[in-house]
Amino acid sequence: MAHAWGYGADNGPDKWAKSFPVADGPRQSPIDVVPAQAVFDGGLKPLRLQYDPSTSMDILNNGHSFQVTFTDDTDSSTLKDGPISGVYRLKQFHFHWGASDDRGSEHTVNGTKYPAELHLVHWNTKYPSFGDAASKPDGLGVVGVFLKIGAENAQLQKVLDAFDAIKTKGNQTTFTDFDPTVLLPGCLDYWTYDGSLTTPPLLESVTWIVCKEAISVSPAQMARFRGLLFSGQGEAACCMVDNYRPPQPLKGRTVRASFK
Ligand SMILES: NS(=O)(=O)c1c2ccccc2cc2ccccc12
Ligand SMILES: [Zn+2]
Repeated sequence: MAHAWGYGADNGPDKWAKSFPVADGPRQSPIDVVPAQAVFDGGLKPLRLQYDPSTSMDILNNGHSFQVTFTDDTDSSTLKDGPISGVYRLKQFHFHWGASDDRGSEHTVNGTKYPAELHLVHWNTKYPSFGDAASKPDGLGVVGVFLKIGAENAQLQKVLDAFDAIKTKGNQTTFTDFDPTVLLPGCLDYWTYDGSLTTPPLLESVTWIVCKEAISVSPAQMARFRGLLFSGQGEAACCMVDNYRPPQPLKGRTVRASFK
């Protein structure tokens, strides 16, 4: 697979190990979180997420998901405390979702899948750049938030309203003055473990921070996610759905909880 990885039968998660052997590594993500087996750690600090809306730049369909990208040349939008030390800068956020409401999240809880999952990607400023950090065991911090079916999420709608401009792979448009704090749940209790990117190159450089509380999304909003395309303009339309990697073996890792 010459880096043409995807989520289809021929290039999906069970094929990735051929081009990316780390797919079978010791700290792969996502995982199934089993709350009863998580270890409460009173030393874990509350998450400190401080985002400046003026750092949001654009929204892009990258052919695997869509992402909102932030300027990361200063410490304006950061993740501090929680399970990490130092300052991590926000780089982008993106989502994973399913073709139907019974699946779509990457992490699961007691085997339960959510219809979608938000990932806020941050990089450790002890390293000179995102690209450098991505290859270090403590280089990245990703905050995961589950989406559950319920009331319309007015804050999420601001993101969905940009979809007409990014329907196909490679399309991008400006997306300014957006504060991702509005996408966070009210309670920031979390589970944390050492893991990886959930897409190739599957680098084992992510401290995962998975929020216990989900945010809401309406069925109509989920339909908007499913209106995006994996395919580019002029190509046979392929709906962007089921862009999630299933849970991977824990391989002896401990999942810690910030709450009892
Ligand atoms: N699903 S993911 O958060 O692992 C992820 C990234 C994680 C860390 C750094 C960069 C990432 C880029 C991604 C691009 C598309 C989908 C997931 C991505
Ligand atoms: Zn992700």
